[in-house]
Amino acid sequence: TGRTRPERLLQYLQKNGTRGDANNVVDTIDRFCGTVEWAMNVGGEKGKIVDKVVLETNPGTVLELGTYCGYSAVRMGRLLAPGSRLITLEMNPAYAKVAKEVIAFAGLDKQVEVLVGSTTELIPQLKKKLDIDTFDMIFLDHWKQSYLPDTKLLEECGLLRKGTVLLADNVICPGTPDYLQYVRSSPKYLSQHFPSVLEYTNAPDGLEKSVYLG
Ligand SMILES: O=C(NC/C=C/[C@H]1OC[C@H](O)[C@@H]1O)c1cc([N+](=O)[O-])cc(O)c1O
Ligand SMILES: [Mg+2]
Repeated sequence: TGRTRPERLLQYLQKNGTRGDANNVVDTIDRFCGTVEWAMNVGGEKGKIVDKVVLETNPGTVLELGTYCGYSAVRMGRLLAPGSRLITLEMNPAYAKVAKEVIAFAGLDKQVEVLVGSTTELIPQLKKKLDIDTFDMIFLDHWKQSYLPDTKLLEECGLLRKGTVLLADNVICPGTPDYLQYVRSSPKYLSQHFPSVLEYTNAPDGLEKSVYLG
């Protein structure tokens, strides 16, 4: 009966999920998207690669661009060490509202903070707003044509440090050709591709991990 897909996803979670159990929230959303209704979460297969990168990086500060329903914020937030923070930016207020409820349902509202607004407007405000100097990890999953300009904006705002890990979703499908070309050719990055599949399908997709060299 939810009017929008995010609302239907949240209702399914509230009905079928286990409050306070972040692993169960991830699995319940994946079951909804695999059996009821497709949604643009990073999903289970690519999600396992995200898990591996988060565990290897062990980031104290994470910035996510494009929250949607909060699936990847929960997926990453559940793996962070106590005291770590994940900030996620979402320009669509209706999505942000659902995401905040999904994150609270998972019991991660202390570690994860959702900011509503455009990345262009919010990124230059983060240092002031959050008392954060630089991010240890960035997860890019918003408008595909925004990956490159927002990466340059992050550089310009001094939010990256030597070793910051940028992990980008959908570099194959829908595709982010200009971003890929940049991180793979720029001397400022060391890039690695992780082939996978588009969430809940067997269409080719992949993640790109790019380490900022300063
Ligand atoms: O457009 C995609 N993501 C863009 C998300 C945009 C979000 O950020 C801004 C907007 O408010 C929305 O919440 C996307 C699209 C597909 N797809 O298969 O079409 C698959 C994915 O994993 C995706 O992240
Ligand atoms: Mg995506």
